[in-house]
Amino acid sequence: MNILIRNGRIIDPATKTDEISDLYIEGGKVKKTGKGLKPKDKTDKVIDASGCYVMPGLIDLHVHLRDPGLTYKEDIVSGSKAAARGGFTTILAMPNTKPVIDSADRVKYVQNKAKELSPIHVMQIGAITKGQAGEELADIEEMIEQGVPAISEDGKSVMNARLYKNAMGIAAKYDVPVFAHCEDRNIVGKGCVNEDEHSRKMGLPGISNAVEDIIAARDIILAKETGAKLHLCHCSTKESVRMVELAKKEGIKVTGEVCPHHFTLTSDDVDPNDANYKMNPPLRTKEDRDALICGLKNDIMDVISTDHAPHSREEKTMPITRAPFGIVGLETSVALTITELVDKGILTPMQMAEKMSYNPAKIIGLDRGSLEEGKAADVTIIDPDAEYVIDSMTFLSKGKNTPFHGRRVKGLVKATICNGKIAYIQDGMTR
Ligand SMILES: NC(=O)N[C@@H](CC(=O)O)C(=O)O
Ligand SMILES: [Zn+2]
Ligand SMILES: [Zn+2]
Repeated sequence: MNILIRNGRIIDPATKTDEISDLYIEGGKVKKTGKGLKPKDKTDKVIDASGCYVMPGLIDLHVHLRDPGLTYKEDIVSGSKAAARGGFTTILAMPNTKPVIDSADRVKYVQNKAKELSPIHVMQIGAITKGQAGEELADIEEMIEQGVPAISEDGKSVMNARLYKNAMGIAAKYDVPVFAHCEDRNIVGKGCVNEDEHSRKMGLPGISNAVEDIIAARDIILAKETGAKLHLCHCSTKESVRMVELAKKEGIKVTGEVCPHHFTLTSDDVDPNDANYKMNPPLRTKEDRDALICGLKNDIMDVISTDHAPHSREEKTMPITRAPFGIVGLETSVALTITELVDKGILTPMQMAEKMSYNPAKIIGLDRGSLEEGKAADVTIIDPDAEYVIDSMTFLSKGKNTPFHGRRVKGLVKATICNGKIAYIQDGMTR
């Protein structure tokens, strides 16, 4: 099946294209872009993309699919369908599953299941230590051979710097990036929200910026010593942004990631009776949020990822002190990015495509994130002007844990095309 996308605003960071044009997909590849293209065959699907962005398929570097072992929260099928609805054609799954993905066989399990059942590309990240216990290294080389795009201990930091440095050495040797969750276990305590005047007033244990900043600094120093590519996950503090800026100036191979909840909300918004405001790292102060936004605008921060972290209703209706950290993000990320950043003139649509597709592809050395002729046809069509209210009950994800339920937003994914096949489409979009 071939697809003609008509009259869309084609935004392609690879060629610096931003113009109204048509795009023809044939044999799973971008065959041609240009004005006035005609369908070649009666069986061609035609999508009218008038008023829509046509971007390279979005890539989410940070997703929790909970498969294997925690499939009451999410699984590869529900998670990949939610991702397709959110505009993503490639997602990277974190290894903090049950058991932890710390061997080639476990990587293979996800790869095979995804290949069979997912409408989009799913890439599995390998853990850094066995069982994420922080005591001995996982079979990193074997997992790299099996095709992991990155290694990560996400959910925690490898507190033993010697072990971590060894892992970085291996990562550097194979040119595979290390995705860092920065959290000093020794000072985080029982913290569940940002440490500030609100946490004190609410009597809730706080998480200070130092919890993140200390490990971010350590990791940057180790990246410098080992030559490893370091990607800082879910940056939430102003100091993290500053450190990424300084490290880049020094020529250290570091990239920074920001999640929509951290550029949308602050600790002012936290409802202490709703654990959907609890995630790791926590919602920080306005000063921190403004620094993240500024970092995205100035291209210090390279990536917008979701840190999609589904949990069950039972888990998230527990008191905020006991509920698990994390919120879902796959089906709200495009809308929050457009509403909070593009619509307010902070990011251009081109920067949005860079941070949600082109840069993520570059970081993992993936030949995607571009709409150039001849490339694999991973394409996302977004109506930036569609206004609606987020309803978590419509999510395809098993996780409904979001603080954005009921929020009015702009920006709706109309279609997601992966390898030239429709992975998701809104009703009434084709003829
Ligand atoms: N972000 C979260 O709050 N939770 C994540 C773990 C993580 O990303 O650190 C999870 O796995 O639930
Ligand atoms: Zn994390
Ligand atoms: Zn995570």
